[in-house]
Amino acid sequence: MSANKVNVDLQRERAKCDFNTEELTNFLDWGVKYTEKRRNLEQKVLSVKGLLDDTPEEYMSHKEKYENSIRKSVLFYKTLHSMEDENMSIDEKTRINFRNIVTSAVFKDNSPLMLHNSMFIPTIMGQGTDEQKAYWMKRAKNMEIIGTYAQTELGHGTFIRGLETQATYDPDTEELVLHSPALSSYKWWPGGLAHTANYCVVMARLYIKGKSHGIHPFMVQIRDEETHMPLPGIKLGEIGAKLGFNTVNNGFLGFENHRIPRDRMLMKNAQVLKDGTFVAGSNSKLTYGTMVFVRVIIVNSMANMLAKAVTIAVRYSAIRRQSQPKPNEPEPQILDYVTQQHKLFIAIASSHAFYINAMWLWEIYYSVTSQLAGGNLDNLPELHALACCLKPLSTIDATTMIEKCRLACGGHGYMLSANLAQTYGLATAAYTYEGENTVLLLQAARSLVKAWGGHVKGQPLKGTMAYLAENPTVKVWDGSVDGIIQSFKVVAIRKLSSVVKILKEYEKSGLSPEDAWNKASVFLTAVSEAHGRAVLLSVYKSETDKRAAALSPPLRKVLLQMVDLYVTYWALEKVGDMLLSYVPVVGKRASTVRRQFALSWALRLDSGHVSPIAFMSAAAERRQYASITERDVEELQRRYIELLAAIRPNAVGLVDAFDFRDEILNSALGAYDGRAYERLMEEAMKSPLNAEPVNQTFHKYLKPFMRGKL
Ligand SMILES: CCC/C=C/C(=O)SCCNC(=O)CCNC(=O)[C@H](O)C(C)(C)COP(=O)([O-])OP(=O)([O-])OC[C@H]1O[C@@H](n2cnc3c(N)ncnc32)[C@H](O)[C@@H]1OP(=O)([O-])[O-]
Ligand SMILES: Cc1cc2nc3c(=O)[nH]c(=O)nc-3n(C[C@H](O)[C@H](O)[C@H](O)COP(=O)(O)OP(=O)(O)OC[C@H]3O[C@@H](n4cnc5c(N)ncnc54)[C@H](O)[C@@H]3O)c2cc1C
Repeated sequence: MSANKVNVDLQRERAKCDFNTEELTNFLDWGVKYTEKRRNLEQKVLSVKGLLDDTPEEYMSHKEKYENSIRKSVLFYKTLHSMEDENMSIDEKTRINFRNIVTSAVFKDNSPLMLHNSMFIPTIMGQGTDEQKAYWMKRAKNMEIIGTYAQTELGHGTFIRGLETQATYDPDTEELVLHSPALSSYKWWPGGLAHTANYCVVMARLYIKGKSHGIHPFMVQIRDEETHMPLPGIKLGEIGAKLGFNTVNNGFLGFENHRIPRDRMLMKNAQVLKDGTFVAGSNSKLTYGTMVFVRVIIVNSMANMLAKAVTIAVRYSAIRRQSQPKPNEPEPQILDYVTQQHKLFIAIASSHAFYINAMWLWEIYYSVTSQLAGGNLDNLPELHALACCLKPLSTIDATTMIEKCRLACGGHGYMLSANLAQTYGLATAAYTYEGENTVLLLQAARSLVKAWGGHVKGQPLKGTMAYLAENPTVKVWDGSVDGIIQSFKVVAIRKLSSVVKILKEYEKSGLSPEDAWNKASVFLTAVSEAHGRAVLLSVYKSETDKRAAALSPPLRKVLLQMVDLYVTYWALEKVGDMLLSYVPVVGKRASTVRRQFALSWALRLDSGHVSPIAFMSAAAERRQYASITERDVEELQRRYIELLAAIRPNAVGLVDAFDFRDEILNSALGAYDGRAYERLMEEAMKSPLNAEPVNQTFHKYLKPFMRGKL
């Protein structure tokens, strides 16, 4: 890109940046080697003719969008396959793919083949015997067959044990009979299921001799390999238009006594022998393995989506000028408004935090799956609990912040050509899929409450839950990054011990454990959030510290500023929790004080109005009991504003370092050269309505209407 074509404001921003953006790119990619591999892959894919749309997807009909995305998917996957290195380990491949979002250049939405790679293949790998893997992987990897993962039904998504699709073993023919007994048992949602896949892994309830043996995965051919017609006994279709994912070809599937051979059950964990004997696996939850894998990957995917959105919003904010706060001076760049910095810089920091947490979580995942392969299941519950915390928190934050990025671009952010609305559509889907967020937070709470129960009985706490055994007594608030992270841990301990108490009280009052759980569930999700926040913050800080030592001083400084910003932002967001966490909870009097104190703060912060009595009494007691004061909060606020100011000169450099090519951003507002207005106009001219000066509806309707003849 020649420098003179770049918007002058962006040129100035880039000149101001005081660290090496390439060094940050390498840091985010986990090494120069991975930056090179990623760029190489992008270059190869983007040089394929016909992969990028001339007509924007939004002007196509539903059917055209699908057909176009299939055409592109074929070109896309052919290119990817030509680059595959068979000798690479899964770990290596995943690392390379962590920051590879070249698909965004090809599909503003997503590919109908995405489930083939993201869930079909991982399920064969995780649930198949060696023999099954050898057979199916060869076909799946070469894409001789195209598959998807069919679990959710019309009636049940969350409650897997409630799935109704039946797989009944017939020992006479050594076949399994798949059947959908009711409309609610129809599979509903799987990507690519409607018209794309010819095979799928179906999660169904196994019956042998009238007895249910739980939910298991079955490899089912759904379409003829030659004609692509649905096989007899198989009803297939598309579920219709959605908020996003409109090119993903999500489908429905029903069975009418459809027979498959016995060996189509994926039998790594549990087996059905020829005579109908059922052999259970070591843990029935191993069947849920693909979901754990995808939840882990989602954290990284949220980092990418957020990085994409904030790159668009920061570049646009650097070229957009609006208002005139000082007479006779030029209109400022909107990026100079501190409120704008407040909207955007946290998105950069959050993206860093998610990349770092995602890689950390991936390493745990990789290590636990190796242990599982050796029959050691000890660390599976911890991995499950972690994924159930970090998947929801990363999707909640990314969704909120992507929407903020869109709003930060004013009216132009609302244009589809900005590509922020579609990015939001993709991110918010992850709030629901792969385990609805509330449901996952409650799963994590289940693990936390269980761990607490063990701890109270003297059992040691392991891994990321080990800190729960620490004594949460008041420490003096020092406002340091480590001090704040520590207080987040104290918050989690307090919330956990409190909810356990509440659960006991509810049960004592006569509620069943299930009803007590439901009644306490708002607090339970708050416990998981508190634990998840403590993990996100401390991993972000400790991993950055660890890796920053090898970096140049300017980059190290910027990265630590981002950590500081992230920690300070969350301390302010959760200031009520911070106050609560620093008041001792011993004795009746103290808990009264704690309530008054929290109340007085809540009143001050939420409405600006303070009940004088509550506040005075709390203030008097505060000296005695609390370590965080009004002044500490003001300090935090000032520090936060100073951090925004310190980060401001590097803002464009920080988003440039995400290293997204223009094709990948796919946005009129976010391109490297900052020619947003020209691009908005170019994109507007692609509207089919602009192809003719007068639309036929004028003569047909408007004119007669205006002349009173209609
Ligand atoms: C690209 C987009 C594609 C999208 C695709 C999709 O969405 S695909 C569709 C995606 N769909 C979804 O994601 C559906 C979301 N729903 C679910 O995942 C499950 O139904 C559930 C986890 C909510 C409950 O399951 P349940 O009622 O069977 O279980 P329970 O609550 O009775 O707990 C029993 C014990 O099991 C433990 N345990 C549970 N899971 C795991 C695990 N994975 N690993 C290890 N352990 C696990 C749990 O901790 C507990 O342990 P404890 O305390 O006894 O020691
Ligand atoms: C874009 C997209 C793609 C998808 N792709 C696939 C796919 O490829 N394959 C596939 O099999 N599935 C897929 N799904 C389905 C997805 O996994 C489910 O929608 C998801 O697991 C949520 O389940 P549900 O729809 O049954 O929600 P529900 O469980 O009905 O949730 C509705 C509400 O009830 C609440 N709720 C439910 N249970 C509880 C509880 N125990 N405690 C408290 N609150 C509760 C939830 O919090 C939520 O607020 C996809 C979904 C989407 C949106």
